[in-house]
Amino acid sequence: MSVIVLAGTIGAGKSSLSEMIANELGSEVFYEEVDNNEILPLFYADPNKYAFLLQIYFLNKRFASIKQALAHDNNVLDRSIYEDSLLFHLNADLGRANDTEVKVYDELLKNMMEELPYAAHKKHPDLLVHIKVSFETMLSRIEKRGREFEQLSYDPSLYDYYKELNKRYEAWYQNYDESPKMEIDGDALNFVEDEEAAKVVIQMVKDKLEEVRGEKL
Ligand SMILES: Nc1ncnc2c1ncn2[C@@H]1O[C@H](COP(=O)(O)OP(=O)(O)O)[C@@H](O)[C@H]1O
Ligand SMILES: Nc1nc2c(ncn2[C@H]2C[C@H](O)[C@@H](COP(=O)(O)O)O2)c(=O)[nH]1
Repeated sequence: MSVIVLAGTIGAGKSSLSEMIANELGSEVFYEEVDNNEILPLFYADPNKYAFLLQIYFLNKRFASIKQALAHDNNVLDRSIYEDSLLFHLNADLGRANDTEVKVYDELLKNMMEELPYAAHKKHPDLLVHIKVSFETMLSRIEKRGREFEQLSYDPSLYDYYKELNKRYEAWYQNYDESPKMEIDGDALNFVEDEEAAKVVIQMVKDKLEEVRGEKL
């Protein structure tokens, strides 16, 4: 079974583009657990206390989503498991997880990666689509979406957190080599509000999928 994963910083447009791709391919999106996530607001209120727990929560949910997504062709995951480590290590570097928590998490992730359902027949998704946005765009999209606990007005120190996260995504994408990948310019292509831009982006994704699969969709 084949699966497409979206990647990108907070507010990059992953959920929006996931939905568009799934609509086009007649498949289903497996969203990140956000609205029913009881740990996420706790994390934003007290990151030092909840960074590790949140990470375990996301890892568990993401693993379940991957298994479900693999039930049918062309399903879409709205964040990859490969980004979990990036987010956790940023938090650890900010002193929100201790060395033991980092060690336990890294070992658990490694173990779980070995058990990923992808591994049964191939070890990676068909395609990873990274949406790259500038820091300014990231901030404006987070504001536009309006989740209270993600706003700078809720916690001004989020400014530095978001800035560093956006910066680390650059290197993360360059080094990512688990599957075929492609990048969408989320600053230039307003695929949410501009129908023409949406068509362009969908075509880019379809072309890349055809290239990596060696067959017409
Ligand atoms: N390319 C885009 N152009 C304009 N608005 C966008 C674009 N991508 C996302 N948005 C808007 O930004 C906000 C965050 O998008 P979302 O898809 O939830 O991002 P993510 O899932 O990456 O966190 C939403 O309000 C969405 O409508
Ligand atoms: N500390 C972590 N936070 C995470 C992780 N995965 C998601 N998140 C947060 C970031 C956003 O506030 C929210 C949803 O993310 P979107 O990018 O979809 O808006 O959840 C993680 O692994 N660690």
